[in-house]
Amino acid sequence: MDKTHALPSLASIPTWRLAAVLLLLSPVLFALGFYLYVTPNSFKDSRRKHLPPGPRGLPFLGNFIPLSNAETFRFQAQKWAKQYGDVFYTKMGGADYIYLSSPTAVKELMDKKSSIYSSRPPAPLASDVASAGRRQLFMPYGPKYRVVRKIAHSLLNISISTSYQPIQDVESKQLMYDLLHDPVHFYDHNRRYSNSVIMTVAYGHRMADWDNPLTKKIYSVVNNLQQFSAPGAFLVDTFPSLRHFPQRMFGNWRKFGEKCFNHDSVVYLSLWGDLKKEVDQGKANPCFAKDFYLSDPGKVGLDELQAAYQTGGLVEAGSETTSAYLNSFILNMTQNPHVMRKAQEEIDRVVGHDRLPSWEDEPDLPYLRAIIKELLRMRPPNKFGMQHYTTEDDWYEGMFIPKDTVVVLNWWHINYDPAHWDQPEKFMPERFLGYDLPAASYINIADPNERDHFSYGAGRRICPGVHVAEKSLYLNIARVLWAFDIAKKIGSDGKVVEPDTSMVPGWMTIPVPFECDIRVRSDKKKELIDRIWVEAKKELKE
Ligand code: HEM
Repeated sequence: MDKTHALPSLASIPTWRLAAVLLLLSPVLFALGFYLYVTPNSFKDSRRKHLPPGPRGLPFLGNFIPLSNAETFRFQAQKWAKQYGDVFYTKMGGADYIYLSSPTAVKELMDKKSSIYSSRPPAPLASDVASAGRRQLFMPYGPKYRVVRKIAHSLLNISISTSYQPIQDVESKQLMYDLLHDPVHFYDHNRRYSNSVIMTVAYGHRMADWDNPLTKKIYSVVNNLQQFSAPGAFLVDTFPSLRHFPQRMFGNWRKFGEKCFNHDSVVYLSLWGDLKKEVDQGKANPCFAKDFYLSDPGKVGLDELQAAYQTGGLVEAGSETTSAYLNSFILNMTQNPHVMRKAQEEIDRVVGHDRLPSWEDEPDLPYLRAIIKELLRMRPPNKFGMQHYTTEDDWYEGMFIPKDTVVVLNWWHINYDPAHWDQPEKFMPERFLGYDLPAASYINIADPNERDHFSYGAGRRICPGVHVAEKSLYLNIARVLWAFDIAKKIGSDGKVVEPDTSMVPGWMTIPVPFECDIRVRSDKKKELIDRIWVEAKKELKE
């Protein structure tokens, strides 16, 4: 058959019909052109043929779908690490994502080459609009970041952190009292404790009451953060180039970000403004914000908004993280009574029954220390792994790691690697017996395979609050175990009520509120907790 007669020649198609087809195809052609223009590929850069191995994604979306599901991502990250190895590559939209899934890879890249692995990915919503570029957590690496990092370090380094111990001690005494008299609301008592410690350190004001409107405001800021920072929650942070298109095509992200910023900045600016007034009137308590204000943040190039976010940002970074672990601890005790008994035996032997556990007891409580490490191993603080961002091209074991890659610390694999941890799904503090150093010391350990866990991050972005956090976890967990028995609740029908083990939707691994039974272990301990709190209150002059 003569094929020339089978297909009409282009010239024979009427122009109006061609125009109609082109019009119909134009959005697709435009999207394709745009994608090829913004997306790096191996035609443009042949080194990309040496990217690490990884799963094939969908056109345009890459691996967006599995990577943005907060509730299943961790299983996917574990599966891919097993399939593709220590360093694997995925694509989220047009962006390169490389996952570091072994302690060695993290050490070699995030720690040893921290000068090029310490930025954060662009985030038009989370960083630019909702935080006006002022949140340290999202700030790209550069001169401004180095200034704010130095300030956070000066407030939270090990020797200054030790000076906060009296604050943690008194807040912990209130926590014991609250748990004794109102055990049902343990979840919020833990949140009050965590918030009050950081509020006292940062602004010089304790939060004696969970219903304090200021505490609520700060937690509403944290709630906003939880919503806009989850990968995939808003497409624009996955495909930053979408910021140039009308926002209504992408969930009105800008409007949402502005709403968060208008809310959060008012909270932080009013806290900062009140503090400044107190200092000017000679009424401010000793605290970080007072010293910071007197040092004149403008001298190091920080504006009012940055100063307000610097102080407020510490409160948000330190509040819900700490309380999430205190509540995870309670949850784990309901499920592992044998662990609770073993820890109580240790505490009773070392501390006795006539006084609360103190700071000095810590070196003699290895099983308790192991419980804290196991809590952090099992629940790293977010559901996706920690994102850093490269500022230069690099090579690792023959694999190309381009500049502008999101490099993820895959703690869901490292902390759960069955080659390293026996039965990783089980809560087994015993695995950490012999790990005698605090978490902060393991961060810098020479052999990365000897590190306890990776839940405080890595490299230059490592959590600056690690000393404060570890002290809070130690003191409260020791005291709760000394004072109380924790068990599953028995319902009015006599049946056991299984606690809800799921996590709050969003970015972080916060347990949802759950029910349990918390009872004081003896009348003697009850009297002691009451007496100690009365004495502490006298000192606080409340
Ligand atoms: C158990 C509680 C805590 C955990 C598990 C935790 C964990 C983390 C992690 C994983 C990071 C990111 C590290 C990285 O990018 O590699 C981080 C950053 C940060 N944390 Fe913590 N944190 C906790 C408590 C605190 C506390 C109590 C404070 C302050 C008082 C704090 C302040 C910060 C700040 C300011 C950052 C931002 C660091 C930066 O990007 O430069 N954290 N934290």
